[in-house]
Amino acid sequence: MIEVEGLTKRYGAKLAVDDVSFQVRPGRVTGFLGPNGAGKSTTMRMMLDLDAPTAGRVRIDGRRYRDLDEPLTYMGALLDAKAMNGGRSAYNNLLCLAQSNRIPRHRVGEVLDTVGLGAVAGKKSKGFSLGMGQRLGIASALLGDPRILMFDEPVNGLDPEGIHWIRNLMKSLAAQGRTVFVSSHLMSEMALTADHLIVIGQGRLLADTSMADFIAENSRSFVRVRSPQHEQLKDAFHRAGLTAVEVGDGSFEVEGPDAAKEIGELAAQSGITLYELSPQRASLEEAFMQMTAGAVEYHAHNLNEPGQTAAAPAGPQWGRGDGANGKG
Ligand SMILES: Nc1ncnc2c1ncn2[C@@H]1O[C@H](COP(=O)(O)OP(=O)(O)OP(=O)(O)O)[C@@H](O)[C@H]1O
Repeated sequence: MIEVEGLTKRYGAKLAVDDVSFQVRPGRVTGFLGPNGAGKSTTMRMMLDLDAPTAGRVRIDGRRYRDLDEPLTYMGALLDAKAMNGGRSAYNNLLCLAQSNRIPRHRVGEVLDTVGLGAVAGKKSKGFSLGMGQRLGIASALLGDPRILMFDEPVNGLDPEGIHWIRNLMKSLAAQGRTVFVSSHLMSEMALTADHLIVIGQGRLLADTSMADFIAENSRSFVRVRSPQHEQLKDAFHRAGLTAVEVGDGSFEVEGPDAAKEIGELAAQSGITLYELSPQRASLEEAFMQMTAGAVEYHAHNLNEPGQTAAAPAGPQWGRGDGANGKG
């Protein structure tokens, strides 16, 4: 387990990490999210004792990182895949690490095979592609067979097969009871990999929650309804007092915990054919954008749609108390 308490890092006037506390528990993949400049790398560097905190502390299974005898056997990390010595072979890079951490030599070949670099073990790592470099960094994290693993942007540069591989690797490490802490900007990937999320923005902790709760609490869920009898359905919604948003593509969006059931019964009673009745679960990306909207430091502007937000429903609303828009 990793315990972070009141962790703070100041660079001059910049408060990069601001009194952050959380725990990373074993047996699950914990995702670490935040917009650019939120303080993720700084936090991870302090967890590995590569940066000294201005205040606060980090404990690795109850101990400070610097007090761990052979740290690589407790906690393996991928922070910067380019940190390897490019003039050395992949094998020799890992062998040096193994020798300085009293890790048996046979682990070098094992982890190179695990990450799929066995065939290029003797090649100098400076000739490696971005994805191969990532794999070598991941091999170094696995070298000491640690109980705790930390990966900063591990899928950077990996092709779809590589992304699939790292996803399964992280899940299987967590299933073995290890602690897995991973940052990524790829929301779709994080949604498939992480069970739990730590979210920071402008150095502050914004969320420490399960993936499912994070999405449910930070997004809108609704049911999409499509019918060839569009106008009759609109009337039926109005009569039943259901608020339905008409979307540009000819479908309706209806919110409410029992919306699918209510609409299914309403359509059956009214003799209306439905082509679609599909509950929509918001994506992690939508939930993340919603939560961190106020904590994004570096905004880009959409050239085509100034002022328009993706979340805003298109079209008018129909429903109880909305007679101006209702039919009849
Ligand atoms: N050595 C440093 N000196 C001064 N400022 C720094 C230093 N390292 C980080 N910062 C600042 O601290 C803040 C947090 O940076 P950090 O790299 O931790 O963010 P991040 O969440 O990892 O961002 P990204 O997602 O872009 O990698 C940023 O404003 C950054 O400019």
